[in-house]
Amino acid sequence: KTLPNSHHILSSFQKLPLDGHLSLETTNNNYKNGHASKDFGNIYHYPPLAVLHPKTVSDISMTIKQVFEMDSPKLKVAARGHGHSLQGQAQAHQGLVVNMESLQEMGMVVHSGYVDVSGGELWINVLHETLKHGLAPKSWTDYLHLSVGGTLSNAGISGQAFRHGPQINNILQLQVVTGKGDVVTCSENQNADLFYGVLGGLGQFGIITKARISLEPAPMKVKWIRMLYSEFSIFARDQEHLISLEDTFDYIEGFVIINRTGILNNWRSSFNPKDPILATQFDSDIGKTFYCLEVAKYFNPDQKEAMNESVEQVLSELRYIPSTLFQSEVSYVDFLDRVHVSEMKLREKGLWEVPHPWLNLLIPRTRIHEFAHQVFHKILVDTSNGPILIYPVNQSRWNNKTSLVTPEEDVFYLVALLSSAVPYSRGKDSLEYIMRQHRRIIEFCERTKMGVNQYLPHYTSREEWEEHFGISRWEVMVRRKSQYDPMALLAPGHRIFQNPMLSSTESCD
Ligand SMILES: Cc1cc2nc3c(=O)[nH]c(=O)nc-3n(C[C@H](O)[C@H](O)[C@H](O)COP(=O)(O)OP(=O)(O)OC[C@H]3O[C@@H](n4cnc5c(N)ncnc54)[C@H](O)[C@@H]3O)c2cc1C
Ligand SMILES: Cc1ccn(-c2ncnc3[nH]cnc23)c1
Repeated sequence: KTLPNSHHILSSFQKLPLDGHLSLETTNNNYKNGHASKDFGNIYHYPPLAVLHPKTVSDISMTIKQVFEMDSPKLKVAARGHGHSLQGQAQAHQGLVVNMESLQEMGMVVHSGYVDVSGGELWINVLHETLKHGLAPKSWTDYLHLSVGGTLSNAGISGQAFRHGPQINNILQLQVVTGKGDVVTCSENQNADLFYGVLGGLGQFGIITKARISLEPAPMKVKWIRMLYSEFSIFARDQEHLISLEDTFDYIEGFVIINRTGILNNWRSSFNPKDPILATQFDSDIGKTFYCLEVAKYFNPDQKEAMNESVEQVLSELRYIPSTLFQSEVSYVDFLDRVHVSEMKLREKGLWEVPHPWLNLLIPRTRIHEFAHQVFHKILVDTSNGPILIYPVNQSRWNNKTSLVTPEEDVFYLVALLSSAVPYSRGKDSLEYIMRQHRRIIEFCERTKMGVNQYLPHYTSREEWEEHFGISRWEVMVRRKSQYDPMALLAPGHRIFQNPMLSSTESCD
């Protein structure tokens, strides 16, 4: 059911001298528009009234100015990058979705130390374009088919973050269209308050139309190593030791394997085992929990010998189960695009376009052992519905001026429960069962006052959002919202600010 007088609302847009175009969301959604009421989470589906396909930044600015000056009802506006949100964060129910992938006016311009890209550009395209110049961004996400604006609205965290911080720490400048339709260039030295607000700002203060991303020389090859631990305390000690070293690996992550039958068979197929005989000793350990340390070392062919020596040296200090050390050498692109391989396999089995109830938590170092014991040994019974990542990062590499909320401690862990639900199933793979387990984990963290923050946060009430940000950060969020998006038009899918902060008559500056 569309809004009353929706055609009247839309006709005012059709008069705008747009370079791009506006497509009306009709009741019989065609694929393109239906796209805008779906996301990767496949849990929330809010159809918009219309989708803007901007060709230029001025298309976005003109359209937001038109909405800003409208009498009620105010249309909400959601920028949509690649739509890989989990709980409807890029949707706008009966509002306007801005399809950022249409914004191609500027292309990509690679300089010696940075690249300028559109906010709607995908990281996989940034990688291929910068590699032509022997360069690449320093900080990634595990999966590259995500948009620059989408990951910068969250943080962009992966195994390079212990050294370089998240993606939001590697941005030199942004161009943003605010909730008033103003086009603003910002950086740490120019409109810094907007710059830091937008980074990790969940799309609340403006639409990122351009980003200047810091680059480093790109390696050609990656030595990709995995090893198993059966004791969490030894696993965590080694991970924290590695992130404390200056010269160590270039990527440090980890994941939990609970009660996976035939763990070594999968294990063996993906890596050529160093010692196949001993590797079989674990088949009898079905029902145990293993912790996999996953590291990678970048190198170029002429550095291979020195790289191997340095890797052997660092590995000799670690206390993994010797026979489970597996390593392989791949190209830099194949390493960075590794999750795309899982995507292709899951798509073949019809298991990609399924509900994804994900839970991502940032946990203080001093509480991680208590968390691991309760969650990996009591609440969760297996990891059959998706990977569980766990790895520590150094707070010192994270700029605390951004909108991202992190635990107070100098080292904190990302734990990512990346579950896929099997549609129409009733058992352990069902959406209900998985969400119940995630609620039990959240309740455990709250009950024990663990100081945990959600990453890619999802809340449904203002009180929960105030709790998430904490008093001082919440005051900054409210001030920024009233300054940059006073009619609360932007990114309604997060449900942080449900109604206008100021009446339309009050001054916004
Ligand atoms: C398979 C998979 C793997 C992932 N791996 C990681 C990972 O390793 N590390 C990590 O940190 N995250 C990871 N994520 C989460 C990912 O960072 C977020 O889901 C991100 O929002 C996806 O980007 P997107 O372009 O699809 O965003 P969308 O879903 O399109 O948008 C996300 C939010 O940002 C807003 N937004 C989008 N574009 C803009 C813009 N240009 N300006 C302002 N606001 C905008 C939207 O309104 C929405 O609120 C993963 C997600 C998936 C599906
Ligand atoms: C839905 C899915 C399938 C594989 N994955 C992932 N695998 C490994 N690391 C990841 N990081 C984020 N998603 C990941 C996510």
